[in-house]
Amino acid sequence: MDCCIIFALWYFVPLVLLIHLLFFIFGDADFALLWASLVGHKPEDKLKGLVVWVTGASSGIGEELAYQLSKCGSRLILSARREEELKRVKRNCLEYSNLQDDDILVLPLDLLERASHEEKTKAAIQHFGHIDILINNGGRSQRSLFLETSVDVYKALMELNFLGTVSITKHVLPHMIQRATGSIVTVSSVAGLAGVPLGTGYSSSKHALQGFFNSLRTELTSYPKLVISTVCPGPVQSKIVHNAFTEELNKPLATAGDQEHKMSTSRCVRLMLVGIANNVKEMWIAQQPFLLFHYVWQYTPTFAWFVTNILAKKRVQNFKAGLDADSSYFTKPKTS
Ligand SMILES: NC(=O)c1ccc[n+]([C@@H]2O[C@H](COP(=O)([O-])OP(=O)(O)OC[C@H]3O[C@@H](n4cnc5c(N)ncnc54)[C@H](O)[C@@H]3O)[C@@H](O)[C@H]2O)c1
Repeated sequence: MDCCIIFALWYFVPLVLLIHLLFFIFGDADFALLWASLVGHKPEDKLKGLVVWVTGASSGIGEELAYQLSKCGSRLILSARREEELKRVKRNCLEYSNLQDDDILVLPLDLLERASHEEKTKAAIQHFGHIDILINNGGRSQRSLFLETSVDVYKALMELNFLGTVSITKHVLPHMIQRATGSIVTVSSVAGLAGVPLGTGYSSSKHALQGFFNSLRTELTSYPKLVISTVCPGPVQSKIVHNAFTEELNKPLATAGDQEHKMSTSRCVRLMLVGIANNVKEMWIAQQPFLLFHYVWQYTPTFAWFVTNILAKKRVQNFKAGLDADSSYFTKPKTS
């Protein structure tokens, strides 16, 4: 017996610590999500045949969600503002999966037009009979310093990222409550966990989403099969920087910069689907140093300011040099 305890102490405990350390240093997701990706349910097994509504499905993460979900055999409702883009995504889904035309509903929707959300929800339910998973993905980012930014931009960010999402959720949730089952997954951001320079309004809207969904989850404890999840990605390849708000409402960003250094969209979405298949409540998905930084932020917020200042200074420097703000944090910015 004593031998077993000594064996456990000498070999098992250090091994567990080593695994944690490796996850910590090399992982691109939080412990729960990485663990689920190693030993949990496979999205292909859990999501097959489910009806999934994806907002913001015309580009970036939403578009990739459509492709990977269709390969898993999920039936899809694709929403964003541009119908033609959604039709293109649908064609690609049909080409690369076994889904039939009727398995994918193109449902154009503007998150800002809240008066239309009830009718859109009814249309989705009418087509498939029910909705299993809502993925609140549509949204826009921001690249501008607070002192230079109009308050209208803050209003627009809250209207789109926060109220647009709350509104769709408000219409879908009663349907899921009636069935006592379903998942509402919301794409927040690491900017919803910690502060981020050049994104005071964006970060506020994502913090608002975190607060909203963490609170909503506590109101739904009598529905154990109703899952509320938030996803917090770090920088991921997409059109997010091209589409970001700047100092003024309709002013486009001068240069979006190279996005190559960011996490691939496919890796981010794969991890999201693993999280959804395993009911992970909060998913952190980011390359280093972002992931480590957010652990530090959660465990020792005061110490985190030391790291925050280094990253923040670099982000503003990159922005002022005309680069994408998230260009390398460890080299000098080059403008030429
Ligand atoms: N890419 C990243 O680095 C990153 C990091 C963290 C979080 N996110 C979040 O991921 C989500 C998807 O962003 P992305 O990176 O794929 O960017 P993206 O710009 O490529 O896609 C955004 C999607 O939202 C849609 N959208 C924008 N305004 C809309 C409106 N008024 N009504 C309906 N749809 C609208 C766009 O049409 C598009 O389909 C966003 O919520 C974003 O905040 C992205």
